[in-house]
Amino acid sequence: MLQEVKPRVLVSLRGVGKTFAPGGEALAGVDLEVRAGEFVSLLGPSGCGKSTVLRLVAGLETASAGTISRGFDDVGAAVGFVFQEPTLMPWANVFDNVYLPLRLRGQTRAGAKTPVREALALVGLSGSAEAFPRELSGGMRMRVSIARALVLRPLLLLMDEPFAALDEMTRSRLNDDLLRLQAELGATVVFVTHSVFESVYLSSRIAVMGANPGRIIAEIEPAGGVERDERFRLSAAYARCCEKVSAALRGSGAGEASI
Ligand SMILES: Nc1ncnc2c1ncn2[C@@H]1O[C@H](COP(=O)(O)OP(=O)(O)OP(=O)(O)O)[C@@H](O)[C@H]1O
Repeated sequence: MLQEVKPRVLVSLRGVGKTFAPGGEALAGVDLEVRAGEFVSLLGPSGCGKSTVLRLVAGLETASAGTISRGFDDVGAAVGFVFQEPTLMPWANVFDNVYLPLRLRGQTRAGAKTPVREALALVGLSGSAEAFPRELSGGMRMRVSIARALVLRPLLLLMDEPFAALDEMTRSRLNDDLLRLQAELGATVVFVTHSVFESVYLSSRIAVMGANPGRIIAEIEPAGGVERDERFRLSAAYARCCEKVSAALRGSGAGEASI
């Protein structure tokens, strides 16, 4: 009998807990596995520990309980991190902002030209290398931040509410761009969001989290194999998925305001 060959596991969390202060458990018993090529969203009410999970995966925090194993050795090279704020250096132009991770790894500016240009092309900013952050729109600044995360061609892209501060239209456009990028690069993404709609649109799997203590209460795979486009946003399948995820989220103790 033919056995299904599953993509390799990039990150695995087993029974992970995190305590910041005595008596205050931010996370407890978190089990999560991320395989190559997946787009996994972490969705849940404010304070349930989504960012903490991401920071643990990135090695920016250490777990207080349980184990985290990674399918790679050099976390700095294998993981790209995109924060809610673009966190660009205001005194440096777009090229130099995207060059930063290469500079930190000892790459010369001349040697970095090709990877920086390729990263800018991926996010549609080829013509803006000389611009300064203050000259860019919010959406363009976020694209620069994504290019900076992609310049080392990470195996795993971690994104912490990257589009939350953007207007609805820019957000949808960046959602589509992100899916295109993921397909082009074969990237694996773990994405934190408060938005049911965004998580259903983007994800191959949604880990719905509950609070007090932070934990994963449901994993939902929205409409697999369906093309993500405007038709999907208007489809009954999308509406059904959003309803299912919202119901799971209500079970997490999140009020409607958080959905
Ligand atoms: N460095 C820290 N020191 C102390 N407590 C922390 C620290 N980081 C996070 N926490 C606490 O851990 C809990 C989870 O925080 P976290 O930021 O991971 O939640 P979140 O789900 O990402 O929240 P939000 O959606 O509001 O960004 C919160 O109670 C928070 O106050």
